[in-house]
Amino acid sequence: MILTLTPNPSLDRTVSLPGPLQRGTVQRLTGVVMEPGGKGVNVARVLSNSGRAATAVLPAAEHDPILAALGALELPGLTVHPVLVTGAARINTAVTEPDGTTTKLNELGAGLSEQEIAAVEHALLETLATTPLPVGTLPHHWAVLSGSLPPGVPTNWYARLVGLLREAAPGLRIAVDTSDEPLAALAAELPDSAPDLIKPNGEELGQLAGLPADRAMALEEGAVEGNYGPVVDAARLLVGLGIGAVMVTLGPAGAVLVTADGAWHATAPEVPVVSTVGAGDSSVAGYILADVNGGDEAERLSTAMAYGSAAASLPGTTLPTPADLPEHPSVVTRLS
Ligand SMILES: O=P(O)(O)OC[C@@]1(O)O[C@H](CO)[C@@H](O)[C@@H]1O
Repeated sequence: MILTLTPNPSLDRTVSLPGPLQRGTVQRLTGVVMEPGGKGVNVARVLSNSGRAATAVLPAAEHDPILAALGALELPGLTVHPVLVTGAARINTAVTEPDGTTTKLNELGAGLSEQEIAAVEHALLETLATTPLPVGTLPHHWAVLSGSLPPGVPTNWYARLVGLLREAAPGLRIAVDTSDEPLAALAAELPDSAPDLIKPNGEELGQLAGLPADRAMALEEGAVEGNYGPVVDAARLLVGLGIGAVMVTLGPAGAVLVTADGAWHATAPEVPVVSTVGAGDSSVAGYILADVNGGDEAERLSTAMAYGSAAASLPGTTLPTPADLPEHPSVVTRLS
């Protein structure tokens, strides 16, 4: 079973420009696409695109347009488990330029009340309770907690959920993909809050590892020049605090995966970049797909890169199917 939670889902409106964005002018759009999104929703969509059953838990209002949009996708493997709340999903806007530059303008989202937060927690645990999880056997079961937290939700909610999920389902693998305060709050409660997978970028990794801002920024710059040592050291600190796998996305420099068993680098497959929206979510889905198929670290990393690059080559929040994967996969090298 693969379960995703998206506390702050969105309808993603992607508008395409004929040329570079010119601030302060009127520009005519060449295209507008609207798709159901939010990070956990995207992960579940990629998994079901690839033939894996996935359940997406998300708060949604009565007659919420996101539910109709998800239904219209007609994905056979996707089960949507909405938790009834007052506020409808936000609308997030992405502006894409012909060179692939993507600017995201994300709303804060409708707030959740204490009762609504409790209802989402209940839905998550109930979904788990209705699926028995064999421990230590393939395929692995995953819960993916993804995206920002809407107003009203305590910043340490993901940390709390990791604890609740571990208690409810020993053996379940947990991925947390978030940023800013919720990510810092997760780090503050390690090792109790330790997930099996996180996917920071270079700067986030530096912040998590407690590096000063200039050294955190320098991690990604160093990686572009082929210097992965500082990235591996910072990720190792987090693995030492109980996180199973740290997959660091480094843009054009590819990605580094660090686990207790070693460190690997994967190059970024060469694809024409159209819209990077959903690329990170697709890489999380790729990692999980390889994991449930019994893949080792190198396969998990290269599958993550393949799905992430495929997403970047597609418009808006269009998410990849196996047919969209790049012809030439990443080159994976063991670093240590
Ligand atoms: O505001 P958040 O929750 O951090 O991110 C939301 C979002 O930008 O993430 C997805 C792409 O990763 C989009 O579908 C969605 O609009």
